[in-house]
Amino acid sequence: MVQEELLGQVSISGVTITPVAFTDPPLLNAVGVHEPYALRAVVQVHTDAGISGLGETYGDAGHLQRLQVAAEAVTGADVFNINLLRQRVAAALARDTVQGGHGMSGMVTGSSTADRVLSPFDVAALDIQGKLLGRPVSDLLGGAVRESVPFSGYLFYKWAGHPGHDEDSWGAAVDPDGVVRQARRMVDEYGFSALKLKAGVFHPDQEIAAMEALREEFPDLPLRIDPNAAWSVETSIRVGHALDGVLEYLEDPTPGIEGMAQVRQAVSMPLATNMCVVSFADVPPAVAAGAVDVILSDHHFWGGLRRSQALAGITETFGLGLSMHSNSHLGISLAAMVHLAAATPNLDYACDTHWPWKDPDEDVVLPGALRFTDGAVPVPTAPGLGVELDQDGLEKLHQQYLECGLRGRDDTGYMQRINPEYELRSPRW
Ligand SMILES: O=C([O-])C(=O)C[C@H](O)[C@@H](O)C(=O)[O-]
Ligand SMILES: [Mg+2]
Repeated sequence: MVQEELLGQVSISGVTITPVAFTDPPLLNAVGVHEPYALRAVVQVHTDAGISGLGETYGDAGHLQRLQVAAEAVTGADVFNINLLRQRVAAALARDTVQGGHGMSGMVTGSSTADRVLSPFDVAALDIQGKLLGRPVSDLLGGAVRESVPFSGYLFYKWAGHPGHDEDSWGAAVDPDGVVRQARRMVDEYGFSALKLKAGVFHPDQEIAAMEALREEFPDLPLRIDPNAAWSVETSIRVGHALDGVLEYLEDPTPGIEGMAQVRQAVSMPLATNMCVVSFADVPPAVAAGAVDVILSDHHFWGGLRRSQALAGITETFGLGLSMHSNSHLGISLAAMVHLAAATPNLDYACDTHWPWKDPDEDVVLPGALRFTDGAVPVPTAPGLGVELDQDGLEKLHQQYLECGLRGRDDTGYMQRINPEYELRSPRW
């Protein structure tokens, strides 16, 4: 039954922002290696109706400062007026001078600051609206068109353990055999029906061999490779030809819209991106150049769930495919991704998730609401996001944040502390 508070405005009475750190394996990528902890921020939005909502976002110091500015700006606003929340966040950040804080270790820096900061407030507002109405967030987004959301198995080259630490349970994956071993475990444990390899780490020939080995081991699974713009146009075309018929899509082989457009003309498979199209302003030039076939949405930098639905409308209009990007995240984000994907009819591909890389004992939500079955997560049907804050888990991960000493994501700096010769280069090959 609709609660009495809905008869009038439900005002935001305050916001609690809690930075947290959770353990992360040494996952290799085009800019370095993941540090022993991934940082996130948990945003709790409180209302005068006594109902609170949850959002999750990046935990870098600069981003935390901006979240605090936004928290003050949205206090007093009606939690049903997300347009007003956005106006207030954008106005409060108009003279933003904070440095960094993008949460992506240099891989995605061009996204809109206002949209990145708005995102957890949008998610928390929808969580509150759903709790007040007794309906899941997917209903507020237009209704679920699928009962569960398929995800892809996200494979990484990795070391056996962080230097100076014990080997983790996944062990090393630094060659094609290691990648296939990792993929086999992921598919057996989670049932994923698509696989993506994070590439741009080793020479492209080694990465082509890894994809061919995956194709041999999993003849029927759609495969993707994502070197995060580590290849020149020429190398991208060479890899595209070598993997003709093997890939479902080729993700961000080379930097920039122009480079992607050149690759696009020369290869047969679709090109996907979460690097050259990361905000609404990037869409017109990318469409005009014919640079990409698939955009990976990500509600963390596209401005939350409602704005991500606007992106879905745009991709539908221009006949582009839509997929979903992920980096390291906890349960609040997984719930938000699942509701969004469930209510987005034209989400054409299994979504990315870093979930298997997270220690199952570390989270800020109580266990039980989210589970993988046959590579997919059933859409929670409880009101709001359908996940509940685990106060003990939050406190433990906040303590870990205080003690770990990390205040921003820096895959390159960590790699350089381990290997002083390491240089950041894009393209590298
Ligand atoms: O698809 C992507 O580009 C990513 O997932 C970016 C991420 O930051 C990933 O590369 C990572 O966490 O190392
Ligand atoms: Mg990518």
